[in-house]
Amino acid sequence: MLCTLVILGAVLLLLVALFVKYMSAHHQVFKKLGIDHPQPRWIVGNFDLAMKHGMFEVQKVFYNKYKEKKVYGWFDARRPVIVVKDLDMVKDILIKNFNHFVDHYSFLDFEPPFHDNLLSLRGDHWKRVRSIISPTFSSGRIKRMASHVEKNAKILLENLQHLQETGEDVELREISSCFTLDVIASTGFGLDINTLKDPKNEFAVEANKVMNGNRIVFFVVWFLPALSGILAKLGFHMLPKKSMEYLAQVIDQIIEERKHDDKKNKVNDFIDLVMNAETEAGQASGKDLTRSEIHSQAIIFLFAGFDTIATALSFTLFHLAMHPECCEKVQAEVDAKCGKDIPDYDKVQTLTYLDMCINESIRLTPPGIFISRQCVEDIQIQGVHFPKDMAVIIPTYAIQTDPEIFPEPEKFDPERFSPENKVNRHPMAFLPFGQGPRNCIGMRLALLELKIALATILQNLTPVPCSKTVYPAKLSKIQTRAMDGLWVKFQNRKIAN
Ligand code: HEM
Repeated sequence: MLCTLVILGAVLLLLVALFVKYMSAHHQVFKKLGIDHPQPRWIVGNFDLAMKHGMFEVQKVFYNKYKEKKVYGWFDARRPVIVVKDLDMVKDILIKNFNHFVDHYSFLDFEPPFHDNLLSLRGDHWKRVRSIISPTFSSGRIKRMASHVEKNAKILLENLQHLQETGEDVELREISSCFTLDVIASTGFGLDINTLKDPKNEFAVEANKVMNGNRIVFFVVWFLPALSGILAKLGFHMLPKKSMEYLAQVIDQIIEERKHDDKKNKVNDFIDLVMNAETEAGQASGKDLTRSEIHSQAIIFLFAGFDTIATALSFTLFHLAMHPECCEKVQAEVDAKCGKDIPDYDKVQTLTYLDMCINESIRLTPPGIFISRQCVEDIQIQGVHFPKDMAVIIPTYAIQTDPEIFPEPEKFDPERFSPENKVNRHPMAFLPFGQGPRNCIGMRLALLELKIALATILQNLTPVPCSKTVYPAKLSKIQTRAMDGLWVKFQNRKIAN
């Protein structure tokens, strides 16, 4: 018995030692590369620091600690990452030497129907899908999608007008999320839903389940990606299987209905636009999308376009509520350019001050707080060696709040984005949508959504602080959210004037 216990104990010790060795296997890599870095812990790498400071603050802490350095090292659990601070080097990575950094850094391999999503595709597969999808996001196509956005902005306004009439305080994040989901359902899945009035509609429920995912499985897989296959076989998925299947089914159903519908190609949503890219001949030649690729892109638009736009919309409205002088300026511009007409695609292109306010908001709280790349081939840039497979991170938030680039960085000052101020800055100093061939494909659609929603609201209502307002907003440690919410109330402009 004692002997068995001793053997079991020894095996256990050996397993623990092997695990610790595995988790610390790369700890010497930055020493070899001559790159400074915070000391990693045995198993968690630098995760403890991220937890201690929060995901926003931790970027600033080490960006400032290594102030004089072009790069510093970081351990994302066991994975070493080079954090690039120098803006010329950022340009080299995102644009000049893009072919060496073509992939996003990703530790996750998703299962179908999300397997082929643009954000995580690699190398030639990414190039092929991106080149097929890109025309879908051209100005002309986006213009055709604008009617969906206008319709949902009107619904958002009606809901806010109702809340104004009843005198209720409004949490901007929640209401922005509903609007964003309605736009995605409409532009991405061909569905008309009104999540504010009917939060329990099937699409909203399943989409929310997908977006929340299974956080425990996500955390385990982030920590040890090697476990993802085993967990999936045991029935533990990062993204709930049934909800994913529901989304794929919705897409299939719409595609099949439209194939037999005379009105096909007139809805001007994403499915309409990619349906033409699904011919058998096209697939054989590699020029068209497979059905699995269509599923994955529709679902990535849900992921990529939901949280990001909800963040940008809610924070911009919040800042305008806290800065009445800026809000009045936007309203004067909207009145001058749109009058009482619906702020449509063409009109919102002329709203330059609104554009400056949106930029200033996503500078302060970028919906994507960093940009990632993976080095696909060894390269030396400005004296720093980037080995093949090395993950690279560009700390957007820290760069955009660096006082040497943006003086008094915590101040909301849209004038930073006036044409004359913009030209004096480094082109890589403001990266909310990334840069280069792998930048955000949805940028034009995102800005259109934001401008139409904001102009429609501000044409009729004025956001002002309320008793629940906490300003400045304190950011959550783990997500792009305000810890106490973004509370305001709305005043009717017609009455106020
Ligand atoms: C305010 C809103 C948004 C922000 C701030 C944002 C930001 C970003 C950023 C920072 C990236 C990475 C860029 C890079 O690596 O250089 C990205 C990629 C991406 N975004 Fe957005 N995004 C927004 C809205 C959207 C929308 C509405 C869609 C789609 C409908 C979208 C689809 C994508 C996709 C598919 C990628 C991956 C592109 C690729 O890997 O080729 N995004 N976005």
